[in-house]
Amino acid sequence: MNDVIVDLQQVSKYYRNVQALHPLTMSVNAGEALGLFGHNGAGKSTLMKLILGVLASTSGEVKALGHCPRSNGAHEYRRQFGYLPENVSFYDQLTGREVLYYFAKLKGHTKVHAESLLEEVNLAPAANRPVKTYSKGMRQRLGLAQAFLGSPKLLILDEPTVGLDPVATSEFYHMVDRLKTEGCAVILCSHVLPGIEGHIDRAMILSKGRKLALGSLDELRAEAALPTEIMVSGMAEAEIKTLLNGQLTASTWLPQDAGRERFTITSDHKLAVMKRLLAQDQIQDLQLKQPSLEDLYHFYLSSTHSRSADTVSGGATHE
Ligand SMILES: Nc1ncnc2c1ncn2[C@@H]1O[C@H](COP(=O)(O)OP(=O)(O)OP(=O)(O)O)[C@@H](O)[C@H]1O
Repeated sequence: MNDVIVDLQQVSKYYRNVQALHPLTMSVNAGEALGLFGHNGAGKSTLMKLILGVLASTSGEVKALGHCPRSNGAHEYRRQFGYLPENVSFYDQLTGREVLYYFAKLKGHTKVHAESLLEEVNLAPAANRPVKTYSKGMRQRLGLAQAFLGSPKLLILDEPTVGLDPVATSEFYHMVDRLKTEGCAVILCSHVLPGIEGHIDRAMILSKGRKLALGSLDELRAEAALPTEIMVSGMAEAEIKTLLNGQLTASTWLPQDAGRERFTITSDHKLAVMKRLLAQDQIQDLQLKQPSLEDLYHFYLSSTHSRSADTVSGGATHE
């Protein structure tokens, strides 16, 4: 599936004299999840609101599901959007069930569908309680249920896992993965990076309204050329150094961990080093730790990188 669901061409946004978004070009395809990351004030919410049609761009063209989200009649296909705002709030006096029925009616969906979502987010037992009695995590789950209404074609989630316990978090990702397989395009904005890696296809990092990076994690790893950590059991440091003589350029030795030797290598040496080590009979265990999303985030947002990117019009992106 390669249908473009979100398409932005040179989109910028000013709030009076504040440039929240510098000209940005990006797209999200059906069945794809894009992780959207950046420090506070980077422009993430602005971008999401532009795609939803809540805000008008200052320049450039925004298309969602093939239409400008602010055009006449946009409300018809906006029914196919699911959105979870950062600070979800509801009519506190209503019960969870009443809230979800209300949103279901607004979007033209049945009560039966709303009931199944209450089950899916594990709110059915509390569905008759007023929302004001809900915990933070329960409110968040209700917010997710309203975002998931009607199997959306575009799902935009701002900090979806805030307040969720580990089980609810993994159930949430399960639902996102399922919607993706049904062709839904997902934009997932989060400050919580661990756990998200396995559920996004690409990541975009924004800083001060500029796109610093956009690509799959493998692409960003290759571009950032961050070192890979190798952990070896069964060989001593000196033996490894002798064996890998010439392949340990720019390697760093790290303190032993539970009897394992640890060192880093550059990604271009990764395969050769692994092959060499695996051919040794005395090797008992060999593990490889690739740069995580967090490592990449820190790399791209490191002052040197973001300062240099600030000088590049539209951000140093490699689409
Ligand atoms: N209504 C507004 N009026 C003026 N400036 C605004 C407005 N909304 C946002 N901004 C500014 O635009 C920039 C981007 O803000 P935005 O809310 O998009 O960032 P964000 O990445 O979502 O931040 P956070 O992670 O804190 O939610 C910031 O400098 C912010 O101060």
